[in-house]
Amino acid sequence: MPRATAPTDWAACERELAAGAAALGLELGTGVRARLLDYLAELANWNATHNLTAVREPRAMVARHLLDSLAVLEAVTGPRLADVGTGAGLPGLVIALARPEIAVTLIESSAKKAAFLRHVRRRLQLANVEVVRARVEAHAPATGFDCVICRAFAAADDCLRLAGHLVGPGGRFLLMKGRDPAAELGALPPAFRHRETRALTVPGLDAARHLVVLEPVRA
Ligand SMILES: C[S@@+](CC[C@H](N)C(=O)[O-])C[C@H]1O[C@@H](n2cnc3c(N)ncnc32)[C@H](O)[C@@H]1O
Repeated sequence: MPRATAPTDWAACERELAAGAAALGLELGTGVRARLLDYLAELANWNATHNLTAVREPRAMVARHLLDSLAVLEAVTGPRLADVGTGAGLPGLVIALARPEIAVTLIESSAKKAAFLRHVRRRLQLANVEVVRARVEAHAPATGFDCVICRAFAAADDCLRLAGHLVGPGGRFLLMKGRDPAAELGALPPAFRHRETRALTVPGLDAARHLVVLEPVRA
């Protein structure tokens, strides 16, 4: 039996999302915020039976999922983004909702999670989202991406080993991390170099967050 959860205070979610987005310096219209909360509602519904994310309450998802994903927006360069090991769509679906001008490819190996992503794409009519159910190392698109991102996917060297081939000319690889991952960066493959690590503050989240920017080394 799915665990019963308390009724969601959606007005409080909306207030926290609006205040958090403002604290991040983002202008998100009421329509975009409503769609982000629609996504959370779908995630919470599916989570009751399909166990897509450990965070179960929509109120907690506002900071842990929405604001955490929105905190990296400034570093996302378009027009084409790939989110590797996206799970329930994090951060890629959130970015696609906030920035409809960016074409977002969500790459996920789990059939259950890919089914959820396709459901959300249909339900929210997300014309800028493509769902690819594949192991990323076996996915070879004809064109590289301007930006490849992953959150909670793998250690830095494994991310690059599995997904580095997705970065197109002039593109970048973004790693969303908790604590400063300096130790991980010593073992990067030679085809990439570390450009910078930004410390991020996520409103409503009392935890360290870092964004690592990596670039291909030109031959
Ligand atoms: C820990 S979850 C993180 C999900 C999401 N990025 C987040 O932050 O909530 C890692 C995800 O990567 C997917 N995954 C693992 N190996 C993969 C691979 N080789 N190719 C594509 N997806 C993979 C898993 O199915 C899982 O959904």
